[in-house]
Amino acid sequence: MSSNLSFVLNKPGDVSFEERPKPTIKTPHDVLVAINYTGICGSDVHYWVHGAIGKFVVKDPMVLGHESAGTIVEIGEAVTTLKVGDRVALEPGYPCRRCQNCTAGKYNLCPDMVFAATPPYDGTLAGYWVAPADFCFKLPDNVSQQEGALIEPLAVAVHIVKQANVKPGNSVVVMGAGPVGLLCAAVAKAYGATKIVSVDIVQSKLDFAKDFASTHIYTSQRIAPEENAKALLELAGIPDGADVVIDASGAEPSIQASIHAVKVGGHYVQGGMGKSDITFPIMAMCIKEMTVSGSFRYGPGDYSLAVELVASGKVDVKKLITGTVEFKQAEEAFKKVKEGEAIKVLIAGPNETLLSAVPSCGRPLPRIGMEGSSVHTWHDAERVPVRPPWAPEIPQIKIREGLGRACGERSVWPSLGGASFDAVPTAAAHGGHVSGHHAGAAEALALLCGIAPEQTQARKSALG
Ligand SMILES: NC(=O)c1ccc[n+]([C@@H]2O[C@H](COP(=O)([O-])OP(=O)(O)OC[C@H]3O[C@@H](n4cnc5c(N)ncnc54)[C@H](O)[C@@H]3O)[C@@H](O)[C@H]2O)c1
Ligand SMILES: OC[C@H](O)C(O)[C@@H](O)CO
Repeated sequence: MSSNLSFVLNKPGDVSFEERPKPTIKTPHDVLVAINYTGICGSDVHYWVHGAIGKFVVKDPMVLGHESAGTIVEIGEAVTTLKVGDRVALEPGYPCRRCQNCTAGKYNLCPDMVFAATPPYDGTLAGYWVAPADFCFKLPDNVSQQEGALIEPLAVAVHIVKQANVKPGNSVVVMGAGPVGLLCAAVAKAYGATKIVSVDIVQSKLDFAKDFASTHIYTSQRIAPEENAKALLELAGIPDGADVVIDASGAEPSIQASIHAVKVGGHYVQGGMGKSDITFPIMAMCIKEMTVSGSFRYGPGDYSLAVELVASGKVDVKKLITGTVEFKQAEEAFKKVKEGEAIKVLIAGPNETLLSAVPSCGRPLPRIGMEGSSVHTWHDAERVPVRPPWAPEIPQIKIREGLGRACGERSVWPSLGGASFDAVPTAAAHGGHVSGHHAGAAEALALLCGIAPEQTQARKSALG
């Protein structure tokens, strides 16, 4: 039986798990999605700790979460673009589509926006979610559901970088190396920026940024903002200023340094959200005739571009995933994020079972089968066309050249397990089966379990 267990914020610091009624499709254009993975965003943590962000106050119990990917389990009768079994990233805010902002192509600024986990609206940390089909973005075969959950913050970064009008060869300074800042750096790189400077006050975040997308890192000092700006520009070899500066910290000193770091005629984008009112260096802004833009969530084309950036390998969002926890560990995961111990933590489920839980899940283990370049989950004797919601997912694995004769270099998606293909022998050890459904498939699977080519045949039969 599938569950609509939901992670509910009752009041600041007080959360509970609640079995809520399974939602139903409301219009012929809606789809019902089984939630597979949800990332924890700073705003979820903020609601959990403070119960409010600006004018949005949690007055009634609210389901948290808005960074989700899932599997379509039902479609409305007018839906033609998606089918049951499609894996999708969920855009979590639904505008009215009729107001001036919506019709002007700025639906993210719709005053009647219904946004997940922004009070009074429930979020996606539940078993199921109903969404308009055009706000569900199909994940290509080489993009996992875990990566799918990162499409939301990536879309935030895409929107910010579009606002900044980044061009090939530009220098870009990004203040803040949290998930949004890191993703802004990666998107700026994809847009052709050649110098990308990440700035933060936490050295470990900067070390990560340097390995991720940034060409330079600068640790902000407790000195005047002009001095920080000068030092970071000198470090990056752009003493006249950066073409683009993005704030993804929301911190007042960082915003002030940002304005001093923009070159004459350059562009500044405010992505970070902190105090509503701060002291802002208007003189520097005037005399450099810079363009200053705000950026809020994401709009037309941002989600599709985010999916494309991941699918094409231009932004490797997997690197940001610190770990994945079971649904029942959601509160512990929130604590980890609050304490700054993680970049991005994903919550599985609640209809998702991680590898560690497989032996005790009480259900028969699925078989894994491969056809063509895709992998399907089989359950008992019946082929299930999609991974059932309770079967966990494995990240993408490339079959090395020559391993899977029929599969060649193509990517495959194993459908059982947790973090790696270790799931295959684990499944076998617990009575699961692995079988190839065309030449090369079983060999490829066996070899991916770490079995030498000459032992493949024997091991293949041992696996069933
Ligand atoms: N505009 C939008 O639509 C939108 C959407 C999502 C998030 N946000 C905002 O973007 C910001 C970043 O989000 P996140 O999830 O990465 O948050 P985060 O808290 O993980 O990252 C913020 C980073 O800024 C750093 N920082 C703090 N003070 C600094 C300073 N003085 N100089 C340089 N760096 C400093 C922190 O150490 C941290 O690494 C937040 O303010 C968030 O509210 C905006
Ligand atoms: O990424 C989107 C942001 O986190 C949301 O706008 C948040 O502020 C919701 O309340």
